[in-house]
Amino acid sequence: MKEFFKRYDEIRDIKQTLAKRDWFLGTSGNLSIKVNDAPLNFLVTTSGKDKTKHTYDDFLLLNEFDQSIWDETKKPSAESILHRLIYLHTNATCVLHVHTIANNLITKNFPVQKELSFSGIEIIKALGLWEEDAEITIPIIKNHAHIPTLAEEFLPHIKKDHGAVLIHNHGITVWGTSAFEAKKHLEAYEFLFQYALQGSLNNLFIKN
Ligand SMILES: CSC[C@@H](O)[C@@H](O)C(=O)COP(=O)(O)O
Ligand SMILES: [Zn+2]
Repeated sequence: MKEFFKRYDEIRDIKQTLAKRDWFLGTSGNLSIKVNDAPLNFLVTTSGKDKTKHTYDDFLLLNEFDQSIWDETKKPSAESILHRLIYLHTNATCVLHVHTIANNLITKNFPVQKELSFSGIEIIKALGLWEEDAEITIPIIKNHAHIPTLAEEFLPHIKKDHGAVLIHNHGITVWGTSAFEAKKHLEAYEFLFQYALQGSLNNLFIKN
């Protein structure tokens, strides 16, 4: 039981921190944390809620079939299936999904560009790559409105215990082996997107 409350506090803290950054505009985004391995149980945000508000209904406990264990009257996040797939195929313990202007704009050249690569930027070390010439690549997938189809396209990109997938004109989903790692990776990716976008603006408007 203590483990459950520890996880609950961790994910609630992340929700609060990201809400302060305006990373959940228009009820967008969803968060989850694993509380048990076998059988799989994870806490995930309730669908469609204002994530800047903090209430007792913010999270639901789901089993390995995406069914709510305690409260069947509330709907879990529409994207719970993605969270569940990540837990079933990796040792990740936390999944974070946010919509930001940066993570939407950075996908604008999809479908021509199906992945993004970054190198030579110090923040890449926050993603666990410490070599000087390290390159990080993030896949971009189509934003299917039909979530099982989205999940089908998402699944091949669930390869490691930590990772990230950009959904075209929608947002990013990041996972990691702890809540701390998942949040750190999400922040590093958002840094890279802002760096690239602001850099391209500078190239347009600043003449040397
Ligand atoms: C209003 S944002 C669009 C949603 O369909 C979805 O992409 C999202 O991030 C939030 O959905 P939710 O069901 O609240 O987890
Ligand atoms: Zn979304």
